[in-house]
Amino acid sequence: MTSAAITAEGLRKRYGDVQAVDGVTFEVRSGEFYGILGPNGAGKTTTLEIIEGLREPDSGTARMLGRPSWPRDRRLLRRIGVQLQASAFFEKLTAREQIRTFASLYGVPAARADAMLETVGLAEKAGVRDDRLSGGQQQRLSIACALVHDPELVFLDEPTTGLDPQARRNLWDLLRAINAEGRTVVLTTHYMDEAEALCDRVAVMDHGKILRVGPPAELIRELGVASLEDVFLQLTGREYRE
Ligand SMILES: Nc1ncnc2c1ncn2[C@@H]1O[C@H](COP(=O)(O)OP(=O)(O)OP(=O)(O)O)[C@@H](O)[C@H]1O
Repeated sequence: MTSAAITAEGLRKRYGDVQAVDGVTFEVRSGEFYGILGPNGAGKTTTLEIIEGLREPDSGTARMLGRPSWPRDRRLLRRIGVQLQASAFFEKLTAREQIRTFASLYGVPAARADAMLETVGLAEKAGVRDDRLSGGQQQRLSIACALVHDPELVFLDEPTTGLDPQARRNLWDLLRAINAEGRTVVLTTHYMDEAEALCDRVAVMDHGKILRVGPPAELIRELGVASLEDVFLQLTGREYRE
């Protein structure tokens, strides 16, 4: 039996009048590549923040790697990687300084940080300041920073938004490699082709609820449509576009 990397049961979170998360239950298996899809405001980020232990739910429980997400558990932090947006970088550091700073927070040797830069194809840019890297290079740096302490479970929030097609493909290869090493990957994305190409299973969310979960090919077959884009349209009644 495969163990669960994440379990979420009956999660609810309200901000004022907005019921952002409205009874979310799902499980991510260990080693799985799992996608959370939904239009803007569907509740994806709030759900992930609850699971990551960054936000307390109003009700329900979340567990990562067999331990409760809340209250925040320092032992879990070492075992998970959360990709931060490039805007969360320390200011005016080179790529190498940036990742070495993250590494030192975890007591990881600088050599391992440099090796991570190599893994994401940024060795040549090690001496370049982060604000002078291209969008794709910044995304790869943020993923490298999330992986530097060798986490078992990795959260990526729209990792390829704003990248050109070639940079997206390169990043897909990197994400596949991360998963092939045995890491569990949880991804939110605005691109249906990306979810179809990468995810073992996807959960489609809207209005704070999960509407459907399954492997992309199975959802496409079940609903009798041509693509995941059509699945999304049929379930949410909306185009998956900003
Ligand atoms: N800190 C907050 N305070 C008040 N309302 C919030 C807060 N965070 C999110 N919301 C609201 O909760 C709802 C769900 O937001 P959330 O960011 O979880 O959705 P999302 O699916 O991640 O959207 P996106 O794709 O745009 O990132 C939205 O209506 C949003 O405006």
